[in-house]
Amino acid sequence: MNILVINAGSSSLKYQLFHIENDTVLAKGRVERIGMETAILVHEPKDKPEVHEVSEILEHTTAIRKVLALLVHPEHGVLASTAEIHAVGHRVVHGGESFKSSVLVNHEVKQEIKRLFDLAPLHNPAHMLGISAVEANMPDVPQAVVFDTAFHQTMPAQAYLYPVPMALYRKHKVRRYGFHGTSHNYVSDRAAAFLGRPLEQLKLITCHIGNGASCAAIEGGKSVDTSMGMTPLEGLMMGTRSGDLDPAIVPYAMGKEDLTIGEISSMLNKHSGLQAISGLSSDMREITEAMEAGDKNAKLAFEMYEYRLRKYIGAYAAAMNGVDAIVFTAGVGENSEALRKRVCEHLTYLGVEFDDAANRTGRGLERRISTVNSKVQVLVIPTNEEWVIARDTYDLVQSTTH
Ligand SMILES: Nc1ncnc2c1ncn2[C@@H]1O[C@H](COP(=O)(O)OP(=O)(O)O)[C@@H](O)[C@H]1O
Ligand SMILES: CC(=O)OP(=O)(O)O
Ligand SMILES: [Mg+2]
Repeated sequence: MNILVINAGSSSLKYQLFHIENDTVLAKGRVERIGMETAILVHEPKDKPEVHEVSEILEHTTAIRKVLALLVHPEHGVLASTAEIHAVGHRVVHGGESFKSSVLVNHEVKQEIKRLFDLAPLHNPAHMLGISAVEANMPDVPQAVVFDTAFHQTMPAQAYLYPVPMALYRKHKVRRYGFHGTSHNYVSDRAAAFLGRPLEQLKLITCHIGNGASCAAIEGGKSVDTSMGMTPLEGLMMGTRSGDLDPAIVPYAMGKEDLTIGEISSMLNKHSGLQAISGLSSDMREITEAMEAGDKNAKLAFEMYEYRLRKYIGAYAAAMNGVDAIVFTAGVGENSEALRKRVCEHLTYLGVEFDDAANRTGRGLERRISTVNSKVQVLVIPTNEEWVIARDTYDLVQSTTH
């Protein structure tokens, strides 16, 4: 079975086409700057040269149409026709309390994703565009949705409730949901396999540090706490998101700077984090390079980012009364030697024995960056959200046809 996995963002669309039985990726790619005259499409078919295209792509339906055309292209394609795409799986960031696992798309599911627009304004509207674009181009193909929030639905009330009037929860579902669940779930499974220990017996802290970033406390394979909250804004400092701050700053800044709700929300989501402190970039690669070249603001941004991450690791060790392993994943977690080194050098109190040489080798592989005898093991596990989405989609489609 061939399954197309789509992660639709507001101005981007990433895709991977899996052949499930052979466990292979037939093609993958991304469309960036959707909505502009100079949208960029990068298509990487298996065993064939990459395709780069710059053209006008004004909305997601066109982006999907272009992707489908490339997948069946005589020269760059990997399929004879789109009829060979048997199902499509989508990443959906917010599933609220309604979705505890992945589901096939139907009218009710789409209505519920739309009801959640308010809670994930950067993400859910884009996912709906992706789902509608597939419907428009391939009306008969089954679609599944895999939620970032689903894995965290095991959190106990002490972790998911905020200490505010309960009416906000009862009436408006104000609570912690948590995100990146597909990734936290996947890397915790892989960590148990790597350590050769049953997941049920492990206390893990997984750090998904990408453009968006979150930590999770995972006990016996279940999420018991996570740093993102009602929306993907809470918790760690991120590329452009502030993460935790005193909530009183919001009305204070709105008053002083005469900001609307939309403007303050945009400030905290799109103009904060690494970008705001460095005044340079939201990209950890650029921050690290500038810091090494002596840029003081980049150094401060890096130090704040690391300090806030380290505090969450301490909090989750306390939350679980111990930790067996800490896992780094996603763009920054998998690639930033400097960040991992600085975090681990401040975890000696937990019994972490950092292996500096191991930290500098094995990029792209699952690996240990603590010593083998370290009381708390530290691992780097490349995440693979797309693979999990493809598997879930496969299982759902199989269950309806058998
Ligand atoms: N070699 C590297 N060193 C440091 N950071 C890196 C490196 N490669 C990628 N990154 C960081 O990874 C981030 C993207 O992570 P990713 O998980 O792909 O994010 P997302 O899926 O949220 O778009 C980039 O913003 C960049 O800062
Ligand atoms: C939920 C979230 O923050 O996702 P991303 O990291 O893809 O922005
Ligand atoms: Mg990501």
